[in-house]
Amino acid sequence: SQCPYNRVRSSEPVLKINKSDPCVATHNHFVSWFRGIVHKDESGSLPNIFKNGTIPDEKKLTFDHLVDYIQLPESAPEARTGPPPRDSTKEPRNVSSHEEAQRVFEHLPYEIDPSCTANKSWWWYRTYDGSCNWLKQGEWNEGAIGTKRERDYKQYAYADGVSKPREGPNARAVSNAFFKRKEAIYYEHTPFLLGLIEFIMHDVTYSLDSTTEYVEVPMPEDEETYPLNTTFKVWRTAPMPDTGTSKDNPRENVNMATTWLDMSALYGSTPDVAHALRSHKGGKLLTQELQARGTSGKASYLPYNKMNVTTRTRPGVDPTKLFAGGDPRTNEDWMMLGVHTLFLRDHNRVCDLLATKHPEYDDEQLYQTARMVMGAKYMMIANSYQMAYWTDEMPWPNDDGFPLYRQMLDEDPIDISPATTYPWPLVTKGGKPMVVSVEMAVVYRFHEFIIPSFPIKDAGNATLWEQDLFATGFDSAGFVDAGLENIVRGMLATHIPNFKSGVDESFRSAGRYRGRPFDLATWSIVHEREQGLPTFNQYFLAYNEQDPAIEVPIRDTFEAFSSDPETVANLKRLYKHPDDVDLVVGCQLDEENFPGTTVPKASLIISLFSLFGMGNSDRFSIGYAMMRCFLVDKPWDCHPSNALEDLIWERRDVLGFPDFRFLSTFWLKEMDIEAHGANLLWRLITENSEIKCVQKKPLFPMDPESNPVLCALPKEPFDLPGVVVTALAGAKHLWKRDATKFVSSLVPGLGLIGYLRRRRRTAGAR
Ligand code: HEM
Repeated sequence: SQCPYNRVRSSEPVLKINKSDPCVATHNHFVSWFRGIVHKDESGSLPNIFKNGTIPDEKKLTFDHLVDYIQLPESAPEARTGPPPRDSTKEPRNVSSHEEAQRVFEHLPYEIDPSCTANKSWWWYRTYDGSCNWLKQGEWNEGAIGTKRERDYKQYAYADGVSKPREGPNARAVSNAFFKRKEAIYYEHTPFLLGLIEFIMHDVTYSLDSTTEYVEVPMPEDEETYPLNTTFKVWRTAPMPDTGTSKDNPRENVNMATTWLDMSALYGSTPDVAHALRSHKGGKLLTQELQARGTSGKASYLPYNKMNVTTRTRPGVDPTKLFAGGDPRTNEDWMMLGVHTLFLRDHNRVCDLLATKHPEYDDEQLYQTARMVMGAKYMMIANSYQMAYWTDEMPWPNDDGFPLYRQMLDEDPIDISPATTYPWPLVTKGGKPMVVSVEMAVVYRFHEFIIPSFPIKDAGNATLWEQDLFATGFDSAGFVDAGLENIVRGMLATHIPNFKSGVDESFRSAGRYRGRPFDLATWSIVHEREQGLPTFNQYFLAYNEQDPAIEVPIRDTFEAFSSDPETVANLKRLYKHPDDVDLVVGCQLDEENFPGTTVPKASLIISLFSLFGMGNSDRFSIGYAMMRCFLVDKPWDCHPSNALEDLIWERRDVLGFPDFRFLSTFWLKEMDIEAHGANLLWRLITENSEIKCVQKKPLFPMDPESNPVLCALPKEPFDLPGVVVTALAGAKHLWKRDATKFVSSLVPGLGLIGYLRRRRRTAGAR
């Protein structure tokens, strides 16, 4: 089968492979899409790259075929002021990091900050703390850890205009009225989405609790679960130092994660945490190798927190006995831990691939480049997450993740395509990149997805036990005992509630969570008010003033919030005026979906729409990397500006064009570019666990017709000639770089050859 990734259909999610039923052969969607873009480009800039100004309309074209259609100019472009070509026969002259940066960023419409160019690793790779992603002079700290969260429309609704929480009805009474789990629950996705989106949120936003200020919420009279003398103690969010001093300097909130989609939940948002999580060997992250129940061998799990990175815990659980991850909430539940562990394994797998392809890379290069490959894959995964909400009514081409933007913008929305260069003005706000806002960090709490329990399933798909989800909090030993595979199988075999289902009582009336009475919904309402967020009508008035294509009607009456008479009665009982209704409450009650999606309009605008903007504000986005040497440079004069571009724009030997580079088939396949990332989740699971049969779209429950189970076929037999070719390439490089190192590298190399010969002999004797 030509179906990507050597897989076949199975009727059952078990390891029974029916070889006679291969999945449907696919073609390279990226090449088809790109052909269309070239065809449509009236500026001539893309057509001029190809012979006859076009890419032939042949179904089976691959990335490698594209290179054959390139129309080379008559001679190589004149040498630029920057670094000379690497393969140049002349001795490379010493070029400073600053000079090189000036050259590769000369297309940026602003001056770049010298503090980012002093050291090449600060602009060539992602920094740990998220700084220097945005390079503009004086603004290099945008999106970094420890910076203030933006406000979508500069609204500060504090009671005193400075820092006092906005007034509102008792937050638990509001939770009881509007956030209780509904009788009719809407199901759509698998809990894999729950773990994934929770991981994504932890990646981009982390509100630190204040240690001195809190809001007390007494139980309302209609309380049915907690004793009436119970009080919730909600710690306010830590403010940005030196803010909240006057109306001109209102209280701001600090984000203690990098805002970028950079997997900081895996790698850490500070150099200290990041270094503590690294093995410093082969670019890999630290792991512990364990054999979980029902598996055939040892596999990687997150290390226990012996290195003492900041980790949230619950009373009685020693944080050094929990897993160490990039984010303090790493141990919050097993859903997220399942996804986190798969990413951990994938990072280390990518390091192995990189080491084979680039034997010249040292630990630092392997780690930083793998981090960027992972970031690229993860962005495409985040894309497929948002695409999991499109319906058949989505009016725009919907395989590239851009329909939301096309929906929102009036002018020629069809022209909005992933063929853009960095920075893309459409996703900047006030001339700056889009980052997590206070509104997003509160409204994007999709806690309705939480389920009370899920099955732990063995390799034969039998349920070992039903696992209470609440009980999985801060229990790493239990995670290991249950085993990643058995947990992930359970996550793929069941479903979660969708919007409008209410928050499960196990987390809304949680008894004691981390030692205290707790209600996830009350916490959101209090945070909205203590952070001085606008109410629902205030927010959407400001939003509608931007003249968006999709408006959100202002609710002039309580009836306008809901068609349910009981809900309206509750609104009237709790609020004095429709303008007072809290933002999260209005979003929760929204009955109209964003056109072409299954997400309520108000929530989507503040959540998914913003997430898209953030992803595309990121200098290291895969989209910009893919377009670098089509739109900024040309393939015959291609100068990457970061390690990701350097990897995917591979050097090719073209006489007279020493800077000729073209897209690397190997890395584009690794990133699943040919299918716009649609297979990455399936691969994340099958390539990093013993689970080999997974539904094609793991965010949706299995369906024999629309979402069949696909099984990975066993690996190809050992490719000895391939290994020898790669080893020779590596040896040639080492010899060129350092002859002494080359000789010392031969010693383990000879050992390897001896081992292989022994292996062949033993295999022959069997
Ligand atoms: C079992 C699953 C989950 C658990 C146990 C959980 C638990 C929590 C807790 C305890 C908080 C802190 C509340 C506070 O201090 O105000 C929180 C915050 C948050 N949660 Fe969840 N959550 C889960 C799933 C999700 C999902 C699926 C999303 C999806 C979008 C999400 C998004 C958020 C966001 C955005 C915040 C605020 C983060 C911040 O600003 O620091 N959570 N969650």
